Amino acid sequence: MRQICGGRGLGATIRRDETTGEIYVARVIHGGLADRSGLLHAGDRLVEVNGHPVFGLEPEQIIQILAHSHGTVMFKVVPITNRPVNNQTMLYVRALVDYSPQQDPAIPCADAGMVFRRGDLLEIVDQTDALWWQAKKLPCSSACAGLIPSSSLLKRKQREFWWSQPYQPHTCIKTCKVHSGGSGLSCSLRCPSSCYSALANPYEEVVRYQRHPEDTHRLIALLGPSGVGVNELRRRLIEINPKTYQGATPHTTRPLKSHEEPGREYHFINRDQFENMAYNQCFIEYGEYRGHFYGTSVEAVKDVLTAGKICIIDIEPYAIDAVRTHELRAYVIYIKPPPLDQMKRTRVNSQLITSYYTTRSFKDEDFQEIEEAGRKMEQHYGQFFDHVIVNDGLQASCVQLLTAIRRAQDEPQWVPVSWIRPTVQF
Ligand SMILES: Nc1ncnc2c1ncn2[C@@H]1O[C@H](COP(=O)(O)OP(=O)(O)OP(=O)(O)O)[C@@H](O)[C@H]1O
Repeated sequence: MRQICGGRGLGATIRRDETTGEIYVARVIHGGLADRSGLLHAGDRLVEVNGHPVFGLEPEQIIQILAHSHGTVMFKVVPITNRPVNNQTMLYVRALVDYSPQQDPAIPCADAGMVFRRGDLLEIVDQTDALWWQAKKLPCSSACAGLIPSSSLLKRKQREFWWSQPYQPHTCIKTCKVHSGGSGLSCSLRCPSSCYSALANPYEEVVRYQRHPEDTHRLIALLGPSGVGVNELRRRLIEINPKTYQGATPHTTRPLKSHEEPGREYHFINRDQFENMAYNQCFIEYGEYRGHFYGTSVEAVKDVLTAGKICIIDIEPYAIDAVRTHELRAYVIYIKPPPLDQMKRTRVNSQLITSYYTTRSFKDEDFQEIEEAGRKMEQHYGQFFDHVIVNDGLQASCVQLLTAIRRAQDEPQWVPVSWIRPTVQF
């Protein structure tokens, strides 16, 4: 079967049955001209267009007839007898991949297709066709829907693409930072499962969620390229209002120092206990530094939340999966570097903390590294950012952060449906 379309103009696609030569309306685009007229329906058999019999014509010939029509276009159709009832419930999804109909030779009609980018919110208005859905982008800017590949079709495309790529041994050495009172430690970590998550699900089903005032606060997870100012912003926020904001106390296997108190700077545990916790997936992220383990546990975050405070942590991107859960419902804020020249201007008097606990002025290479790391982070994880703050001036960034956190707690947000109905399969 071949399909053609009247594109955005007509708002319908037609197909030719290759065995009989009959022409049928394949689909009517929601909100398009044909849909609004209420006169054409998917499955109707097309007999004439502007007096031209269409039986046996090539689809392209019908397009030509339409293209040369001016003013009113007359269709003679035999209506479908049993029109399917659209009793599908509304479906909202977050796109986890990019899609461009112009680059997809398989789409029945590129003009009727809809471009989307990772992170876009889509309202699926029609899933009658198992392969091609109709969707609108949120917030709805257009009354007319566009064609997008269904979840199963996109998965198939991803699998085909993946197999067509040359084999590359995949090692993911990530660095993480475990912060306590402003100190940063680097360590290497295991490979994140999220590497392949986009391959598994191109769309994430979402629902509108409004935190009930009596519910615990949402966890705020900050992330950004090393050196952009994630820790500085987190520290300042807690300093401004320690009664409202608090970090999660990390666990460590290193010995207690004389000025420290168990449970204040760290929860001090032995290696066996740490390994046991790691084995039981108690940590959001963890790693090793100079022979000792450090990690932030889910329980440490929950302790802050159940005490009625807003827990604010900084995470490495690989830990996004561990905080975007039914249990923690994290609001993920990406701290983005400003353009290079602006970054240089604002950091003239700032000190970079190196992995050896020394400080030094920023160099040109540091700014380039931050920019590059930020670009990669957005490219790989941008679809999971609930909010983005460009850390230009520190004061302005702090204000933006406070506003974003207030919104996360008080205003409705789109969240994964699994947070609300944990057993739902999509
Ligand atoms: N907007 C800004 N303007 C000027 N200086 C800033 C700004 N944001 C952060 N800084 C400074 O940049 C330095 C690095 O910031 P910070 O330690 O918070 O980075 P980070 O993102 O947490 O990196 P890392 O993860 O490597 O610790 C600090 O000295 C901080 O005061």
